[in-house]
Amino acid sequence: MIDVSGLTKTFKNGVNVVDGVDFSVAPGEIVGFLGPNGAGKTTTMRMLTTLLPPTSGRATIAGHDLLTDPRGVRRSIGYVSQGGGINPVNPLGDELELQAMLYGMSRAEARERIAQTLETLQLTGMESMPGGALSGGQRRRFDIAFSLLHRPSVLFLDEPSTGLDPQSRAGLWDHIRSLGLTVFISTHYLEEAEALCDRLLIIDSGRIAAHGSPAELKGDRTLIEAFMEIAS
Ligand SMILES: Nc1ncnc2c1ncn2[C@@H]1O[C@H](COP(=O)(O)OP(=O)(O)OP(=O)(O)O)[C@@H](O)[C@H]1O
Repeated sequence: MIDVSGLTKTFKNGVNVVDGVDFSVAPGEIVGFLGPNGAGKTTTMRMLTTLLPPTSGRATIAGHDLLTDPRGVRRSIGYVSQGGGINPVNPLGDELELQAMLYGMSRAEARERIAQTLETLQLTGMESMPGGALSGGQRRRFDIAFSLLHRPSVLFLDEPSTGLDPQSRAGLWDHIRSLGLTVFISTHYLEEAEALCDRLLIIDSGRIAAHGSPAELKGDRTLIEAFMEIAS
């Protein structure tokens, strides 16, 4: 579903922030993207979601080539950025409807799709609230709702659970798993990544330092010990 080869980003200062990254994500897999601050996670996500042009390398996402078919990529993916993007003032229902109609849906289609999406994420009944009135956990679920309106097959989530309390984090992960989509998710919460991801990729200084199932990466250590050794 995601195939990445030699993906590189060099900013003007000449540093390869992402340095020849190769990996694949199979359909339906939930892959956790781990790494220390500044390792290159967000830069990689921004390239794979067409927001930042790579310096070199290739990727296909849901069969669409990142370089030659960015519109196809955008149609196939949902993306929740690190800070999210919910308008704090307007009613959430209005904002969802606007976004769905920007995807080309009629008002009736938009309302039906919004109702289904909110139901999936257990947000039904909150449409009249402004974004600013939501709790952190509700806001992150609404961020995901916005990213699902066009029924993407791949979801990119950049640190979606940061700042949430443990219960809200657990609830958010349950929702993410229940979607049944291919998910590429960055996080600093290693216990959650271990419990909920099928596979993990660890990036360090722009390079994939290790990859495998949580059990493969751990060996006979804890995941935190393994992470500290791998990403030194
Ligand atoms: N536009 C830019 N110009 C120059 N350097 C940049 C730019 N954007 C990011 N960087 C640098 O690239 C490196 C990787 O940043 P990135 O945000 O991808 O890391 P990250 O792994 O997502 O970190 P975090 O876990 O803190 O979110 C950092 O050193 C950052 O300062």
